[in-house]
Amino acid sequence: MTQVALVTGAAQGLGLAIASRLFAAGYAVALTDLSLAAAQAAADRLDPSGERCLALRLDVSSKADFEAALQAVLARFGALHVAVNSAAMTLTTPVMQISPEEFDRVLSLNTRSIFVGCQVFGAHMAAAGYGRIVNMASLAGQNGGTATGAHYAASKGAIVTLTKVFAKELAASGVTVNAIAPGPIESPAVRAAVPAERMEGLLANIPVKRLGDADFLGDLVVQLARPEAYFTTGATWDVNGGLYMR
Ligand SMILES: NC(=O)c1ccc[n+]([C@@H]2O[C@H](COP(=O)([O-])OP(=O)(O)OC[C@H]3O[C@@H](n4cnc5c(N)ncnc54)[C@H](O)[C@@H]3O)[C@@H](O)[C@H]2O)c1
Ligand SMILES: CC(C)C1=CC=C(C(=O)O)[C@@H](O)[C@H]1O
Repeated sequence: MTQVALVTGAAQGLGLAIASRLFAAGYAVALTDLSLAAAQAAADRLDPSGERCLALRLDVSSKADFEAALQAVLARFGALHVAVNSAAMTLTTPVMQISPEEFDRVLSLNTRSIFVGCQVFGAHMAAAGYGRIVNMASLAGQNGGTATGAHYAASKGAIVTLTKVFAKELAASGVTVNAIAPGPIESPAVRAAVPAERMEGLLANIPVKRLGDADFLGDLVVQLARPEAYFTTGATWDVNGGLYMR
């Protein structure tokens, strides 16, 4: 049976790279994003035949959208084995200038969405007796962030904790839950956040002196999604060029 994966925030950036590597590994993939048109364009590029890709609108701030997306995937592909919670917003407001409203907005989008995604997909996978969930955290959640805002860093730190909680809850049901904590990855978001004149300074600060590779993150997801990966759960996988060594 074809393995089936769903990725949130899959229209661009790391979510798209992850969806692409899952597709290359043979998965049927639901590419979901806030904009159906953007998700559809990405799905069309990946799989012009439309046989193994499905584009869906999934606003991760809506539990109803998660539930509807799950049902759409089951209707189309008959199963859901892998869910990747990648969508997030990255804000860089200095900590003393963040309003309570902006703080709530970032926590709600970045963290509550992971909580809801793990609940909705986790419940289905637990009932099916098998599943793999991967949550996108960040180096910022481990070291407090530098270029990114305090709300972003806090939202990503909470994802590491939520990943452990859901991993414990779902372990006996055959469902693993892991997180990936990237440092700066070659991506549109980093290029937008770091002007060319500041890139040299960023690279000088990274021990390996390079940005990370989004396709590698996709390949890491493919590995964590394998049935043989049953013994890693509740873990946070660091991919940060040595920026955070524990
Ligand atoms: N790029 C990096 O270097 C880096 C580093 C560490 C962690 N991350 C994490 O990786 C993930 C992807 O980052 P990226 O750099 O590709 O970001 P990005 O901004 O390029 O892509 C984010 C995607 O999420 C979508 N999205 C935004 N709000 C949404 C919503 N409410 N519902 C559904 N989709 C929504 C966007 O439309 C977009 O397609 C994020 O969780 C980010 O925090 C990225
Ligand atoms: C601002 C840029 C260098 C950057 C750093 C760290 C990230 C993270 O999530 O840890 C990125 O999202 C990214 O934009």
